[in-house]
Amino acid sequence: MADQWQEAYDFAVQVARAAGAVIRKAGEEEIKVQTKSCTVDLVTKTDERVEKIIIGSLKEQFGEGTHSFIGEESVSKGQPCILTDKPTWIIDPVDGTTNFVHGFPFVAVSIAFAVNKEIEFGVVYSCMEDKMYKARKGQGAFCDDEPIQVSDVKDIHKSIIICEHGTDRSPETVQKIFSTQKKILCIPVHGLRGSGTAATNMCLVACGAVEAFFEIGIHCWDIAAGAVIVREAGGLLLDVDGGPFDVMSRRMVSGNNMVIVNRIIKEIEIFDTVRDDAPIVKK
Ligand SMILES: O=P([O-])([O-])O[C@@H]1[C@@H](O)[C@H](O)[C@@H](O)[C@H](O)[C@@H]1O
Ligand SMILES: [Mg+2]
Repeated sequence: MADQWQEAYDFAVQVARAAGAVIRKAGEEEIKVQTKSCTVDLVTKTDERVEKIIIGSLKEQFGEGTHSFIGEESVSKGQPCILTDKPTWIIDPVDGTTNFVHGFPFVAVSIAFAVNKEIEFGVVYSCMEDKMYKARKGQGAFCDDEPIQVSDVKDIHKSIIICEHGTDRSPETVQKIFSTQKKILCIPVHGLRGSGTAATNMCLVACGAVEAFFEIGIHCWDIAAGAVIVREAGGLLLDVDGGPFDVMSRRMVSGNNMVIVNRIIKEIEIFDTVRDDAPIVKK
């Protein structure tokens, strides 16, 4: 049977690379910053413009109405965030917006494609580094067309773990984040790191640069592409409570093997988040 998603996979790589070029160019000009859910949840005209370019290119290529779209900036403007069985693009046009605003050189375009709620392929273009990560279910994971695979480290004491602080600055949440980080650091591990973009963090797991990345508070568009890249690089994903990974749950642990992932899960202090697909409560 003809491979029906190869063309979409190849096209997604082209679109991600073109979107990255727009981001790099915009980064050379003055960036007007706005905020979304709170004062540290930043958004720029570039986020919105790049999402329009990506979705417009995909609609032009595959036709209006045939596919569904979940885009970070469309959802923040009220579009539904429901993953159905329909072929669905899950898009973060600028992952690492705060980095982009500050000129901190880790900014990624993240494009995932799901069918029947299964992520078929994912593309993460780290545009300041000019690194193209991609993976298709059953076909391996790549960085700039070179195969990548997770680290073979099994000893937590010889690991680097990525954790992020997110945008929730409530004292009780920050306390849980820091308490978790303190427990992990004092295992001890070799180090804690964070690039500021979940998509890039997952690619760092996939290429073996770190052993695990976990976060509570991310969104489906941050992690959908990285999830298939980690899995195809030989890694795994779980919920932060050890249950099955759920791309809409706003929490996950990604890692190189079950030993490391389970050790990290033991230390995570969980705090509540609202699912991406939760019904929108009218204010
Ligand atoms: O908002 P954005 O730059 O697309 O996505 C970012 C995530 O990739 C990161 O993991 C998280 O810690 C940040 O708070 C932010 O949500
Ligand atoms: Mg993001």
